[in-house]
Formats: sequence, structure tokens, C-alpha cells
Amino acid sequence: MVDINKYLETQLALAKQKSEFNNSRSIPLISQKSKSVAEIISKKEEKQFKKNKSAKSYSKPRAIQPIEKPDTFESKDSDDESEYIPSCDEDEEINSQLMSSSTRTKNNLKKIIDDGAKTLYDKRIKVWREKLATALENKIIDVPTSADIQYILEGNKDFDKVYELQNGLCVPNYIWKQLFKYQKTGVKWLWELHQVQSGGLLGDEMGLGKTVQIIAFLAALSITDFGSWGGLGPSIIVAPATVIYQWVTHFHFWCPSLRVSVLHNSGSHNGDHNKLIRDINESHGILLITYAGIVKYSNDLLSRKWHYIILDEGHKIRNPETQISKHVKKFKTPHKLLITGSPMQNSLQELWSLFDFMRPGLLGTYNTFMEYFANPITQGGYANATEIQEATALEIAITLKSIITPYMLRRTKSEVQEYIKLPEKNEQVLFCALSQEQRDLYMGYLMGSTVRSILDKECRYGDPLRARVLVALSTLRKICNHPDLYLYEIQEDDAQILDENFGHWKRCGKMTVVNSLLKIWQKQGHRALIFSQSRVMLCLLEQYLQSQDFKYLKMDGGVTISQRQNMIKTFNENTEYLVFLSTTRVGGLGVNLTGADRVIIYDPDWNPATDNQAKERAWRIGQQRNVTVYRLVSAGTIEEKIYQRQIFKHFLSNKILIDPNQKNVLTTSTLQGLFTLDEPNPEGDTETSSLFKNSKVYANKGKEKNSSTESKSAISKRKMEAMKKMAKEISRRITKNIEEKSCLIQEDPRERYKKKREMLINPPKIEEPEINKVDDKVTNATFESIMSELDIVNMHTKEDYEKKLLEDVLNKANDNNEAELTTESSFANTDNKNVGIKHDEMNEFVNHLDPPEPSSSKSVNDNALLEKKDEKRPKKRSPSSEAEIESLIAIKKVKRNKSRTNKKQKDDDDYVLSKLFAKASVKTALQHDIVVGLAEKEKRHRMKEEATRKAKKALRAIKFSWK
Ligand SMILES: Nc1ncnc2c1ncn2[C@@H]1O[C@H](COP(=O)(O)OP(=O)(O)OP(=O)(O)O)[C@@H](O)[C@H]1O
Repeated sequence: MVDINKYLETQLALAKQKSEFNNSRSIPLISQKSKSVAEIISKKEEKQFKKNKSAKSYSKPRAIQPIEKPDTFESKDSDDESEYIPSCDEDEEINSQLMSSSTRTKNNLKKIIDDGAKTLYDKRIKVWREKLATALENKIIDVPTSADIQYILEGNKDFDKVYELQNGLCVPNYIWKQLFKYQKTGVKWLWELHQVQSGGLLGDEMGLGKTVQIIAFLAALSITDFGSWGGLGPSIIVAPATVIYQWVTHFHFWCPSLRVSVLHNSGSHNGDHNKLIRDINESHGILLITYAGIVKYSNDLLSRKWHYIILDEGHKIRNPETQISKHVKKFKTPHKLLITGSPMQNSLQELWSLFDFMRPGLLGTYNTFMEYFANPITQGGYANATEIQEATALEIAITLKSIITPYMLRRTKSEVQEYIKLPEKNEQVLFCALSQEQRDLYMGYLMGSTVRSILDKECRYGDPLRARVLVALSTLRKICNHPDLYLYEIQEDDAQILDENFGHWKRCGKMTVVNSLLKIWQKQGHRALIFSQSRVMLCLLEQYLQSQDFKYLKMDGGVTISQRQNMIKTFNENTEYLVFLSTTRVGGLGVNLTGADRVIIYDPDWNPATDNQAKERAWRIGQQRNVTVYRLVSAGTIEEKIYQRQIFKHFLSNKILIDPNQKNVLTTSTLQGLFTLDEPNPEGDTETSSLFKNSKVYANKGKEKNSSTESKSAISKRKMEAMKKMAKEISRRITKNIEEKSCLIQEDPRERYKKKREMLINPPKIEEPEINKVDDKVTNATFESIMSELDIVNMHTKEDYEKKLLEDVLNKANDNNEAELTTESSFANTDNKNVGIKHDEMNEFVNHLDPPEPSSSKSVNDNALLEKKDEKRPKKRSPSSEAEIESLIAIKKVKRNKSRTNKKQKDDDDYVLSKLFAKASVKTALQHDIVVGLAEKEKRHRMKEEATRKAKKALRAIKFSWK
């Protein structure tokens, strides 16, 4: 048996020699440094695999430690260990219990007080009654603390009257009149469910006031004499830690008479938790508890009868296997409500789990549902499904929708826009170029032992493959976020992280974009939320914000639960803060951050709902300004694949929740496909933008003149002109230079890379035919077959998922399946050099043009190259009023904003985009909502294009045959 690894090494060396001989610049080779790093890391990973196999325990490679200015970073007890396997907020919550006063922003924050301590409750009620009396006497009250007082102060006399619904539910007038029409419908629907003793799912889009509707309903029930509880009985609301105090505030505002207590050590209750449970149960109060708490106190809670159990952000039980799901499903009351803006996030099994809580049995058993509903719908959802699969999927989706519709109420923001009148939202996906260093490291890792061990047939059997895939994907994501998140793994001591270059923004494509965005937004007067999956990445971003003297607040698992709400309030009210930094999981759920009108989602999550929830923090009721959201994706990398999976999941969810006729444009992704680095094609399209070709946007030159930032636009234009000129000159010289040496440079870099990869995976037969045995079943295996959706869901719901997975699979693994990996251990210190003449010259030139504004030389260099390409390429469309931005490979967006009121936003966004394309390393931008919403339109359009092309060809053929 020939050693495939050795063989591939030889092939790589041969390819290298060959290419060096032809032209050293024609194929971008991986630097020695990158190869060495990849091998060291692969070796470490391999060691872990082996160690786990023998020791049956897994400890991840050393995670990054707090860097520089230690007071600003979180304690080591935090979730750094689970870096790219995001933890749920229960873990964050537990962490936060361990935290001391480490966060710079949490000092001087006032605690929100719940009604856990009876004395506090009595005191609050006394104050409320006094204020109410004052208001009724037409006296002025500085701050109305509740909705009824506010109502009276607005001149309404009927505050104590009620609005009676059919069959007797009495809703206080002061609440009813404040509800939007669709919220009134929501209250009626909840009442109907109540009467038929059924659970239900309130699935309105985020920020539409689900909390308010639930409180309005409970408030009404509390004053209505109905049923065995004589109105509202004791109730439990389970909510993520971050929003638990938001519930308290909302209850105190809308229904001050109810006693609302938090069962958590951050609550006002002291002493035995059993006493609090008993008090609340007997007084028919509301017990607020976190998801971790429901597991912890489940026995005590289950020993009593409860009227309602309500799960806020109820998608937390989407995985039927988690402890949380199992515990909440033990509650016996029929009155179970589930609130979530994202009822279906990854797969149909999640929907089953939600219904299993609030309407057990409605969707049958898990296995039956999966076999007869979930699988056919999913299979028929891929673009490469057969016609019969598609038709079956449609019929079953229609059936499923009709089954769940009575128990689920979901309204989208666009459906209720006439009531809530939300400002505009512009949401784009920016495909950012990797920095040269990132690209080099990425390629190095792809060629390294871990990835090879995944793609080689040696490892095709058994579960270790899944574990390897998981580890490799995490590593690639780190490189996309910042090279140092990856390079740190090879450091033997911490001295190097004190290096001032550590985590520097210029070394990362996406951070370069963040830098540009924040500088422009600060000038334009916008404020931003920045979300990242990773706490360590937040530390790098924090370090960057400090270096730029930007004022910010940071909220992650290290901020205690009781202080989160105050921190949010501080940001919303104090415009001095430019940025609110948060992990997607802590700041992304349930909170109102309407103080910001710009959102950056730094890294995409496997679960589209996580990113959606994050962006909805700013675009919700209460937002006065137009909102722009940028999702950053490293072009051609694993992040682009993750984004594509997001699109597919959106499609699946839309098919069940909105329109069963939805069609998809994406096919299944192969494992091999995940481990590639796709350079943009000569037209500048990345894989995703090629799929959604028909949404191209052009920067509007005319607009720049009208912009409020006219002078800056002028500078930008002048600079772009100058850069263009310079790029032209450099381009001419490079072309001449290259033409003299080789004609290979004309080749599409993506093709070049693919060829090289192909050579690694399928070595040419001529040279050693018997080795060409790489099994297509392995390399073409679908991602789904290796990593089930449940795996991915687990990744999000269990902190120690990776550890467990590794333990599981390695315990089961067959010795024979272990591939012996031969790796190099030498670490050569050859730095990756920029590409000679053009980089240096361009750099100098740009610095000369705009000395005060620091910019990434690498990104500018990249842009210079792009401009060069652009020049060579004939412009396809250039309507007089519009021109393609020079340094941009391609822009996608079709949304045209006609409204005058939105002109400023458009101008601001246009300006931002033109700056990004000119200065930073953005390759392509897609209009996100169009991509996820109109996939079918794209498909039809392409089918039409193809059909037209064929028709023309047919026409030409008959003409030709006649001659
Ligand atoms: N009828 C209303 N009158 C005044 N304010 C309202 C009304 N309905 C909702 N709001 C406000 O809108 C904001 C969003 O409401 P809420 O938090 O209840 O939304 P949600 O649907 O629960 O959001 P999420 O899904 O993100 O948790 C809150 O600040 C709330 O006070």
C-alpha cells in the first residue's frame, strides 16, 4: 500500500518545482511559515485525537488568554475554552456567577429590583398607589412609572374600565387602547387557546411586542373570574438570563399589581428557594426563572401545580435531547405557551420539539415525524431534487402548515408595518477579502495534515471523521476572524501576545472593514452594535476600540445578569458610546438596543436565527432612525459556506412558516467543498454572488455629490481617481513584466487553486496511476451525512459538545481507522512577503494621498489589484447615471429606496460602500433579505436566461442549416 500522504507531499513538491520553473508569481504558493504552522497545529490536533482515544478525556488546545490591559478582559473562568463552539446563555449565566468585578462598564450600575422579597413588593405597591392617586388629582408626576399612570396623565379618565372580549376576558382599558391592532389579535388568540385548554406558539417576528401581548393577556386573566383558578393562577416564565430583568421591568410597567419574582441568586429574595416558590405559588404570582434554573429547581417546581408555563425565546428547547427540553416537558398544565421570533432555525425536527412541549402528540412521535414529514420536505428542498421529490415536499409542507397553523401565530414586520411604522432597514452581506497573511495561513491549513486526514480515504470509516471535521472547521473560522486566533496555538509562551502587533486590525480583512465602517459612522453620527460569536474575538475588537479611543460598552457572559439591563439602558441613553460590543448569544437575545442604528455581525453563525436575532436588537419598535446591518463574511472561505447554509435554512423555514411553494437554488454541499479556498473569478464574483447574479448594484456617482458628506465624497472621488491612475500604471508595468515571463497569469486564480487542490486529491494518473484511489464517496460525501443538523444544533446548545463528541467517537473508533499522519515539525520563520513592486508603490502612493487616515496597506494593495482587473475587463453595463465602483469586483443589491425620508440613509450607505470598496478589502456585497427571500426568483430568472440562450442557439442553428 502506497503511503498517500507521502505521495501527496511529493506531488506538492513537484508542483512547486514546476511552477517555480514556469513563473514564480503565476501560482500563489503557500509560504514555508504557513506550512510549518499548519503542521504544528495539525500535529497538536492529532495528539489530542490520540490522547483522547487512550485517556478518554479531551482538553482543547490552549485557548487564547487575556491580552494587554488585563482589567478590560474577562476572567479565565469565562467561556474562552469553548471558543468556536458557542455556548448557550445558561453557560454564560453560570460563568457570570463566577465573575467578580472585571467588566469596566458594570460599576455604578443600579440594580433592577424584583418582588422576591415581600417587603420590597409591598413598598413598590404602596409607591405605585400613591402615584396613581396623585395622577388622578391631575398633579404632575416627574416620571410615570407604569402604563396606567401614563394613561391617566395623557388625559384619559377610563383607566379603571375594561374592554371585554367574547366569553368574558376583561382587558384593562389602559392596556387595550395602547396595543397595536395585531397585538389585540394576539391577545384574542391567546384567550381562545386558553378556553380550549391548549398550548400555543406566539411566533411574531422579533421586536413586535410578544412580551407586551403576553403581559396584556396575563393582566386580563388576573382580573377575570374564570376557570378553576378564578382568573390567573401561579405561573412560571422561563427566559434567557439576559432578558429576565426586562420581564420584571415590563410587568412593573404594564401590570404593576402583579407580584413578579426572580428565582435566581441575582433576585431580591433571600433564603430558601423553596420558600419563594411556595410564596409565589400561593399568592398566584409570576415566577421568573432562567433555563438553567428550571433544570436546577425542577423537582421543587414540579411538586406544585402551576397554571401557566411560558417559555420566552422558546426555541431554546429546539433540541429534544437537552436537559432543558426534557425538564420543561414534564410540566403537566395544558396552558403552555412558547414565545419565539425564530420558531424554526435549522431543521424541521426543531419544530417537532417545540410542539412536543406545547401540543404534545400533535406532530406524532419523533421518528414518525422525521420519516414522514421532515425528511421528504428537506430532500425535496434542494435544487438538485428530482421532480417527484419536489412535488412530494410541496404536498407534505402544505399538510404540515395546515396542522400547525391553529396553534401558531406569526406576523412579520412587513405585514404589520402600517401599525408600527418602523424605519427602513438596509441589510447587506459584505464579502471581505482575506489579508495576505490570512490567505496564506488558510491555504497552509487546507494543505495540512488535519484536512488531508479528512479528505483521504484512510479516514473514511468511523466517527473520527466527524470530530476531525469539527475541529478543522473551527480552525478555519479562527483564521477568518483573525490570524492571531490561530497562530496563538503555536506559541509556547505568552510573551508574544504582548507584542504590539498582536491582534492588529490591519492583519485581518474583516477588521479592516470594521475600522473603515466605524470611522465613517462616527463622522456621520451613527452608533453601532458589533456582535461576534467569540469572546476572544471581542477582546481583539475591544483592544482595537481602545487603540482608537472609541467609547464603548461590552456585554458578554462576564457581565452579571442583574447588570445587563442597566448596561443596555446606559447605551441607549448615552450617545457618547459609539459601540456596543457583545457576543451574539448574550446580546443577541431579547434585548432592546435601539440606541444604535448600525449593526455589524462580525462572523456568521451556522444558525441563521442567531444572526437575525442579533440584528433585530436595533431594528424594532422604538427605533427612530433607519438601520443598516452589515454581515461580514470572508470571501471564498468556510464563512461563505456557512452563509450558504444559512440561506438554505431560511428557505426551509420559509417553506413551512410562510409559503410551501418556496424553491431553493442551493444544492447539497460536499465535504470537499468545505475545505477549499475559492478565489473570486475574473469577474469578481465569489461562489455565493455567482449564485445570486441578478441582483447587482452600482454605486451612484451622482448621489455622492448630494450627500451630506459632500466634501468627504469629493476627497474619496479624487483619491479614487488618483488610485485608479496609479493602478493603471502599475497594472501596465505588471502586465508587461508578466507577459514577458509567462502567459499563465491570465488564468483565473480560482481555477488555479482548484487545479492545485485537484492535484492533491486526485494526483495525475500518468505519474502514479495506482494511487489515484481517493474515494469519491468520501470527498463527495455531503456535509449533512457527516455532520447531522442535530450535531450543529448541539454545537449551539452544549458547551462541551466538542469534548463529548470527541470522547464518544474516539471511544467507538476502530484502531484501523486511525490514519498515521506524517507531519513536519519544523517551524521556519520565513515571513510572507507582499507581492513586490505594486504593493510597495501603491502603499506609498496611498499614504501620500491621505496621510492622516491610516489604512491597511494590504487591503489597499488588494484593491489595486482589483482595480487593475477592473480596467482590463470591459464594462458590461454603464448607464450614464451609474458607474461601477472601480476597486470593486462586484456589488450585488437591487433595493431601490424611493422614499425621500430615506435619502440620507441611502447617501450615508452609498458613501460607506464606496469607501469600503475603495479602501478596505470588501469584494462583493449582497442584499441579504433579497437573497434569503427571493431565492426562487433567482432560480426562475436563471432558468429563463438559460431557456432564452437555448432558444437563440436553436434559432442560429436553423438559420445556419438553411444556408
Ligand atoms: N403597544 C405597544 N406600545 C408601546 N410600546 C410597545 C408596544 N408593543 C411593544 N412595545 C415596545 O416595543 C419593544 C419590543 O417589544 P418586546 O420586547 O415585547 O418585543 P418581542 O417581540 O418580545 O421581542 P424579542 O423577540 O426580541 O424578544 C419594547 O420596548 C416594548 O416596550
